Amino acid sequence: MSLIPATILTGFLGSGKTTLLQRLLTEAHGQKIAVIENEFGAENIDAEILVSDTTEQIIQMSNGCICCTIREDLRSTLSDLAEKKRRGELDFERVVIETTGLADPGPVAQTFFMDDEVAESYLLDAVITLVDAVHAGAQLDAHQQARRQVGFADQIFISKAELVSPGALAALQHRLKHMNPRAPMEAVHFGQVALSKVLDLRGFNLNAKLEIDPDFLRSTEPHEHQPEPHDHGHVHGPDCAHEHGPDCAHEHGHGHEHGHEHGHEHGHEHGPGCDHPSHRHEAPHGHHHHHDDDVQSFVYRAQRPFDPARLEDFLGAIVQVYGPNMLRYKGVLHMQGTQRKVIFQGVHQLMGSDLGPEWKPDEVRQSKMVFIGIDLPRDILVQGLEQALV
Ligand SMILES: Nc1nc2c(ncn2[C@@H]2O[C@H](COP(=O)(O)OP(=O)(O)OP(=O)(O)O)[C@@H](O)[C@H]2O)c(=O)[nH]1
Repeated sequence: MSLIPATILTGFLGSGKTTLLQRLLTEAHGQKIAVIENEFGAENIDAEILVSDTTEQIIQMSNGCICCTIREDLRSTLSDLAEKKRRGELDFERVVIETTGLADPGPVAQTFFMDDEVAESYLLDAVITLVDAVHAGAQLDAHQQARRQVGFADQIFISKAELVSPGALAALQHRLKHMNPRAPMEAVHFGQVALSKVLDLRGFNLNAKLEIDPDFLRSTEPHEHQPEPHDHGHVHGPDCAHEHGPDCAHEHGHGHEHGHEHGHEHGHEHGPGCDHPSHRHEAPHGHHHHHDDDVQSFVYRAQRPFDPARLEDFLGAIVQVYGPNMLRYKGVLHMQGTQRKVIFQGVHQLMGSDLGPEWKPDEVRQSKMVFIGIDLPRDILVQGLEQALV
């Protein structure tokens, strides 16, 4: 059986991954694509948005530590899929993996080479990175993951280019070219791009990967970390193949909800599929803080509908004050005055909403919102949202 091509879709929070994917799925007539979603936060809002208007196979992965658990989730998801395809239980021709905006694509890509079962069934076609023209400058300055996403790209698409001046766009392109000279770059408007530029790129060149990440194919041996200046102080599980390089910026604890406000220990909930006993900090206060240690998320839920005007007033005001810290927020809202779901999302001060599908008769109408940001004023947000309910 021939290898199943797989595409990794990455890009920082809000860079337009879902938009591109949605576009791709509606355009890929006659192609059967299995989509693997790995969403930040406990609520799979993206999956909800995608499922609503496509019949593609969507697989949701539970959240987990980006550096360890994800790969195990991904490994088992990929081998399950391949097995079902072999047995004729599932029919698909290719796989697209949408990573969370905070993920380092390295470990995701590694899975295709480090696991024999996966390597025998799949061919990693390309890593595609979305870059948000409006926010990329600040994101690249502040977040090593954003830089690594650019570094790993086989193809870069720049979204929201129409919102910046030609000069600013040229400066961004110049910067990206320096970071990753080999990836072709193109501005795409709301994900509008020819299928041939996204699929079957055969762009994943392992040698190039090794250049930007010398640890890319390091040991699969069980190992413990020796304390180093940059070390997190945790022990990896026996099947964790990830070795932290000297400039490692792997954030433990971003792929899941924090159990508390400050990250001196993980306090996170492992997904049901997580079998990593290894997420222990041996020296809870000893680990190094990286730039985005302060990135947190929380989920807000309500059953009472929102009053549209009050919600708009509140959100409009809050993004004026806290917008710079609000990396990403999105949700599916139960709004007074419509039988349809309202899909709401934003990045910093840019915010928008769309009407989604109708609520099904047997569906519990409730609003779910995820906020991801830096030192978010959770109490103020919750209080304001409560007051915007009918
Ligand atoms: N103006 C403009 N907005 C865009 C463009 N592409 C995407 N967007 C908007 O940007 C927002 C974020 O897009 P998504 O596709 O949800 O981004 P994402 O990368 O999937 O976000 P996360 O999954 O949260 O990381 C949405 O409101 C999109 O409509 C574009 O080319 N121009």
